[in-house]
Amino acid sequence: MSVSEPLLQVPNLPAPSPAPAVRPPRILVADDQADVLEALRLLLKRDGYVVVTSQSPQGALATLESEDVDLVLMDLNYARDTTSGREGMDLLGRIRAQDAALPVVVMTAWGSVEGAVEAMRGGARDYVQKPWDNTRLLATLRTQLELGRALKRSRRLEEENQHLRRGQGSMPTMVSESRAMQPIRRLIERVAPSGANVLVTGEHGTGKEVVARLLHAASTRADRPFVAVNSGGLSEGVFESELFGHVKGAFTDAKADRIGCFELADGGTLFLDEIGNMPLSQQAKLLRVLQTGELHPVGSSKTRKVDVRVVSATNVDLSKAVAEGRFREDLLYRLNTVELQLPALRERREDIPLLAAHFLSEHGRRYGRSSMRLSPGALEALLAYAWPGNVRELEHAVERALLMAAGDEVTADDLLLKRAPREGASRLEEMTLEEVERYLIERALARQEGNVSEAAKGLGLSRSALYRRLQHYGIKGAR
Ligand SMILES: Nc1ncnc2c1ncn2[C@@H]1O[C@H](COP(=O)(O)OP(=O)(O)OP(=O)(O)O)[C@@H](O)[C@H]1O
Repeated sequence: MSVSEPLLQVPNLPAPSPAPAVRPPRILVADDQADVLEALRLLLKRDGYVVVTSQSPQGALATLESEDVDLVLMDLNYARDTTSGREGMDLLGRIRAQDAALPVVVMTAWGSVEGAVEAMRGGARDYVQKPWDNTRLLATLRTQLELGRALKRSRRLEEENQHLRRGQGSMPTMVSESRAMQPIRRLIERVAPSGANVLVTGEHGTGKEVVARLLHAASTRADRPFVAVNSGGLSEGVFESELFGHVKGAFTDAKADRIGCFELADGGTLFLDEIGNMPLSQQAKLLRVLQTGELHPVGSSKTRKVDVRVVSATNVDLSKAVAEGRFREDLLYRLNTVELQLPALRERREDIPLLAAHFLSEHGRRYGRSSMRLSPGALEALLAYAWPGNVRELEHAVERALLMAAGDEVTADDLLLKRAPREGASRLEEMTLEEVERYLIERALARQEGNVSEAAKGLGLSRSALYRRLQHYGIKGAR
């Protein structure tokens, strides 16, 4: 039996859009002397930087609150008219507290080495002495900007890695030979390159995330991140921080800046799973970002622009949810530019043998059991079963059977489906007490992947009592 062709053919993809223009670095220069500010502004501007200036520590902090700055160049002997002489160090401390990754270069008075040393201890990356040497100053700033960029990049990569661990990159396999899946295949091929927002609906385990990954992999965004988030399962407190990020200190546990899923997916695709379970308050916040393409990390007043394609998924009937006031209609229209409805597995039984063969070969390779086959009886059992958990349940059943099978053939017994009737509850009445007991034991074992201790716990039996029953019923595959 062959596994269906895994790759989605998308001919003539449009050429990828050109890389965005590089933004010139922005430097905040803070000094209380207007002539110094002007001289530095001209020097830095000539070298290609965007310069913002501030004559007071408060002004410098306010600028950092509202603008994205790549480096701060600040006078350490800041307020020569005030008594403490500590304003420069205080400002340095507050900048570091706001953003520890932001490079700060201090300017000290000529010969004031102690001041420079103290500033370096306080977190400054480098110092220059006044009056400065233009060439040295520019070289120092270039170095620190590069280091700052590298630091930011590595922090971003770390966060991306956390989100992308779940198999990014390769084209996912979608077995879909059945007649019911043909319109879905065609629609995916047509809309993938368009970048349109897509809503994927269908029961649990029907492959909604597989479709989302395919849409991404076949789009011009494929070399940018695919970020998946369970958007229906986030508590009120976590939602904004997860999606939009937060800045250090935004709340008690915010020990460092965090990049949200929207920014992580910038240029790529954001997969919002379980969208139908999102509370109305969160829907309003999501809608705002989708309408404007702009967001604020929690605790920051700075606006950030994002370019994200949203693919969302749900097993909830959203039109009904709209009618009942549980889902915003305007949000639905943002999400469902195209809607893809995945049929349940029981509505595409032709795919069952192909899917089973696919999972047998996938998991067989993983467990070093590549030579496994399905017996005709096993295939029959697979085809007769109702699959309430759809493809995911089929995958688990095949994986489990692969581990339980004694020889090179997976039998119907190994699948533990025999006693799982199509309509479990209604058939119970027709069973004998022994049949019910056997059925419950098989289900408990299946749930615990054959682990007798765990299954016994679930059934309220001792391990030995369960073993006795396993023997009595001739149930195999327990461990
Ligand atoms: N057509 C398919 N071909 C191959 N594998 C599939 C297919 N459909 C689903 N799968 C596999 O089945 C499992 C469940 O799929 P997926 O997570 O995409 O379902 P889902 O509809 O998003 O589920 P849920 O609603 O519970 O989030 C995954 O391991 C996936 O790889």
